[in-house]
Amino acid sequence: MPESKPPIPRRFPALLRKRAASFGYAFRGVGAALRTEVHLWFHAAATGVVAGLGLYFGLERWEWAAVVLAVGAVWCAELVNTAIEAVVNLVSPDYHPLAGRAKDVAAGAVLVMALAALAVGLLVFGPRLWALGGIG
Ligand SMILES: Nc1ncnc2c1ncn2[C@@H]1O[C@H](COP(=O)(O)OP(=O)(O)OP(=O)(O)O)[C@@H](O)[C@H]1O
Repeated sequence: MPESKPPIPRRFPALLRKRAASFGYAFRGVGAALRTEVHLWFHAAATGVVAGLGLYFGLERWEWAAVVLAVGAVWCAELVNTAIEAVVNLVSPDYHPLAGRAKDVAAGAVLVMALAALAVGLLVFGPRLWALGGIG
C-alpha cells in the first residue's frame, strides 16, 4: 500500500513547539548518555584532542569534513550502542543468548566505526605527525 502524505498542520506554532521539544529530548538523551557512559568521556577527550590537532596543523577544508564526519559517526555509533544496551537491559535483564548477541553486534558497530575513524585520523594526521617528529 502506498504511504499517505502526512496532513499539513494548521497550527504551525504548535508544530514548531513539538519540534523544539524533540530537540530537547535529543539533547537530554546525549546528556544522559554522557553521565552514564564512561566510553563517551573518552570520546569527548579524543574529540577535543582531534579538534586541537586540526587547528594546530591548519587542516584543509576537505580534511576537516572527513575528520568531522568520522568523529560524528563514532559518537553516533556509541549513542546508538548505548540505546540498544538500555533496551536490551529493559527487555532482557536475565541472561539470554539473543540479548548477548544484540549487545555484541551493537558493540561491533562501534568497533567498525572506530577503526574507520582511526584510518581517517592516520590519513589526515599521520604524515603531519611524522614530519613533526623529523623522521620523514
Ligand atoms: N542479558 C544478557 N544476556 C546475555 N549476555 C549478556 C547480557 N548482558 C550482557 N551480556 C554479554 O555481556 C557483554 C557485556 O555486556 P554489558 O552490558 O556489560 O555491556 P558493556 O559493553 O560492558 O557496556 P557498558 O560497560 O557500557 O555497560 C555483552 O556484550 C554480552 O556479550
